[in-house]
Amino acid sequence: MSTTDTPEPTPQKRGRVNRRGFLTGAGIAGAGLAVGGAAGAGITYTATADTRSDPATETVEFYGEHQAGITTRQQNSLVFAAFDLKPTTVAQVETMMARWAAAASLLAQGKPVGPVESRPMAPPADTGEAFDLGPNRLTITVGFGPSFFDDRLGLAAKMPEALRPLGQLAVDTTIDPSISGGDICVQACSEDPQVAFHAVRNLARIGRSVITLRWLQEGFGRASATSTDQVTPRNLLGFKDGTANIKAEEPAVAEKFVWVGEETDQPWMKGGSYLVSRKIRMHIEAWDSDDISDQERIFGRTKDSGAPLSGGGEFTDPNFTVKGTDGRTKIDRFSHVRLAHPDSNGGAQLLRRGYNFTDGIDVRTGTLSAGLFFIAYQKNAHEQFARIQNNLAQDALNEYISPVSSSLFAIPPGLTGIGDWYGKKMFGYQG
Ligand SMILES: C=CC1=C(C)c2cc3[nH]c(cc4nc(cc5[nH]c(cc1n2)c(C)c5CCC(=O)O)C(CCC(=O)O)=C4C)c(C)c3C=C
Ligand SMILES: [Fe+2]
Repeated sequence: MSTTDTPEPTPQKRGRVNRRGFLTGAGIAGAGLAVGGAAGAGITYTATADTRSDPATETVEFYGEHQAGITTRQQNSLVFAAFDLKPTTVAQVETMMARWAAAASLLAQGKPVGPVESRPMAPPADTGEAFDLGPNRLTITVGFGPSFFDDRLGLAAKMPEALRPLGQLAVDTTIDPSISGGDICVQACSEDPQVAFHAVRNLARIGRSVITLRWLQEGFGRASATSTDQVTPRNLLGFKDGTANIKAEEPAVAEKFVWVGEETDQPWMKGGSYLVSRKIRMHIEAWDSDDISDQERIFGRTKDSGAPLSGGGEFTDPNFTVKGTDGRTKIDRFSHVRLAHPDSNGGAQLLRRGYNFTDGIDVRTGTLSAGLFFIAYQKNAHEQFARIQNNLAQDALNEYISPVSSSLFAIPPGLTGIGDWYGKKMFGYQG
């Protein structure tokens, strides 16, 4: 039977997806079975990156303790989508999550979610634009926003305390609610932008009876490093970004700062994380007319090597007490690096995974509309992101940036294998 011949799955019991409902989840769930043999624990790559000539054939393991796309060696392209629920039932959301899990396991291997050519009189199961492109290290990371747990689905008791909204932070005077928040998020990262786009488009298509797109953001180049074997990239202000980031090769640090542990009030979140996204516009024309010494003062690092102004190389720890001949600290007290540093924030750290973006120009002013789509993962966004962000209220960089969107999502743990799906434990099933 062609996978497209199978009707839309209908859970047999209200509020539950039974096994048959899952297995008959159209082409997607059935096709997911075909890749089961490739499932394994942990996130591994088929090749090491810097020696490769063609990343198109590389895959990132889909199943594991944690979802891929967090400590995964950061890819070059991002498509991030937030969705709102249509009027729907828990059973329909569960079915969509099961179909997404099966589809995502195929996409991560560079496979379509169903036939591209099937019955002539029916739309194809897969939209086709990634057909010849290869997996390109695609990762798909799915999460739930605070609004998912309001009274519509009756899941309020499942909302983690750490997912309460961040509220208005010190610098949040320019946030646009229409490009913030959402019930569900999908982060698709890939070495090829079309592969990431294809993933989000096809997940949206699979879920079209249950969800509607709220906002979508593309990122065209990584603005962080999540592995010690990656060159630190540059943000659109021209500075190396990601030098002092948490790296995949530091699992103990990730355990302490990224992965939700026993402390959670919601056991279904164990092994998960909390994602904060912030779309931050840069006032690029003003920055480009600032002199280099002021730019370096603002960050507390040099522009070429990324070394702290207190001395050493890129990876030397900054020293905030060392003084110059003028008697002032070499790293300005209002510099970004000093205010964001763990020493200024009770030891708090983040795993940053941001991307450079452009939306073209701001037609009102004729200036570039571009900046950083900041993404951070952490154990608790109130104790980590919000604490650091509030400390950055005095940041010298604020003259050149404006946050325009802000979101918080709970990212459940990784999928254990075929038959597991996003939030399965949260919905009340055994994993
Ligand atoms: C609240 C968290 C942060 C926001 C928002 C943020 C915005 C932002 N950052 C840069 C550029 C750089 N950031 C750097 C370091 C850095 N930034 C944060 C947090 C936020 N940044 C942290 C925790 C750190 C690490 C501090 C440390 O431990 O030393 C750097 C320096 C290089 C590096 O370590 O990555 C740059 C450059 C921009 C342009 C920006 C908003 C547009
Ligand atoms: Fe920063």
